[in-house]
Amino acid sequence: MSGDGVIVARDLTKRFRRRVARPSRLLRRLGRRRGSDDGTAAPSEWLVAVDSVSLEVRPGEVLGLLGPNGAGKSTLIRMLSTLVEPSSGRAAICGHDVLEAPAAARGCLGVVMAGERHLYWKLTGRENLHYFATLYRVPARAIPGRVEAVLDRLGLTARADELVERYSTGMRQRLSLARALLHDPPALLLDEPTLGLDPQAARTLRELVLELKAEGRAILLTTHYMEEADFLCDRVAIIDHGRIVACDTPSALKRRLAAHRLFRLEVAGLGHDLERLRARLGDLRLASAQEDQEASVTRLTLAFPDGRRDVADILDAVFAEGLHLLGFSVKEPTLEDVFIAMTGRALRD
Ligand SMILES: Nc1ncnc2c1ncn2[C@@H]1O[C@H](COP(=O)(O)OP(=O)(O)OP(=O)(O)O)[C@@H](O)[C@H]1O
Repeated sequence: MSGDGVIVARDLTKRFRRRVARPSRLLRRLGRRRGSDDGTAAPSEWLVAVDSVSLEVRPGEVLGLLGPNGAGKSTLIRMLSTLVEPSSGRAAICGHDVLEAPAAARGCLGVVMAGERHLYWKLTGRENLHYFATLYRVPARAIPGRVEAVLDRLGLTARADELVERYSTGMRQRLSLARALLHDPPALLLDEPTLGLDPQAARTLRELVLELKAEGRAILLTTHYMEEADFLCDRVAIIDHGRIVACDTPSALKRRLAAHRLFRLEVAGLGHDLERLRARLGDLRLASAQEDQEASVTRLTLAFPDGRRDVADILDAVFAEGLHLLGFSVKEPTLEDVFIAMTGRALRD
């Protein structure tokens, strides 16, 4: 496969055969009588979990897969990490085809899967890492040094001799990442890396992902946290029903929705003549007006239909009406807005 991607997928597709509920005995008997079913075959249908996905992650790049539950993110990660065989299409890690050279592909790859952390809870953190380093064929002489280096990097040295069952969720997640880094891979696949972590642990992990990116690793991560995608990712691929519906930088995705910018104004006093203000604003849409009796202020929300009008247009209209401006803010569209516009539904539906 061509291109300078460390992680590459071309038209990658995965179909699962899914059992459907068996019809009742009565329906089966009716079917037999009509000759349409011999009553023995277990009914099934195909579910396309990943549908012709093509992507490329370059060195030093973080690509985020953003999508709701069941969108196909984990299946895609599993195919790239050689755990699930694709139904069609190709994928390669550092040029090694996942079907033709799975061991070489795995050798270039560190993987952290969601939920299942693949750690031994009855072993200590250090013992886990020694075990996995052997499994990943790190040369025996290099193992102690590599284990100490990743423990140190992930801030686990002080607790390295405690059983993993006593670790917090955040520590287990860090140990999973330490394990993924043992063989110093140029590519990382991180499935929901901050799922279930408290805000502090999530922040530490995100900073670490940025460090790994700065070292030139190619990182593909899945998330359904918009803020995480925005903060971490150079590009975001929005995935829905197994298909990538948009892939671009977070800011370019948001620029597509410039018309979703909202302007919030706070003006002194109550009972303004909103119809006059509306007329003066012209094609600026007065989306809402709320009066706060207690504070004696009116809060106005405005939207630009074309997304291009200047902030000065609003201020001119406000001052021309003789309104006393107390506050002003702009709400840019979020990735959530982009997701809704692309898929017609909210991410957390
Ligand atoms: N082994 C399997 N057999 C049958 N169907 C499967 C299998 N694995 C996944 N699926 C189905 O494929 C679809 C995509 O699932 P997948 O786990 O990849 O989605 P996801 O985006 O990772 O969602 P989540 O965030 O909930 O993990 C779902 O409808 C799921 O039920």
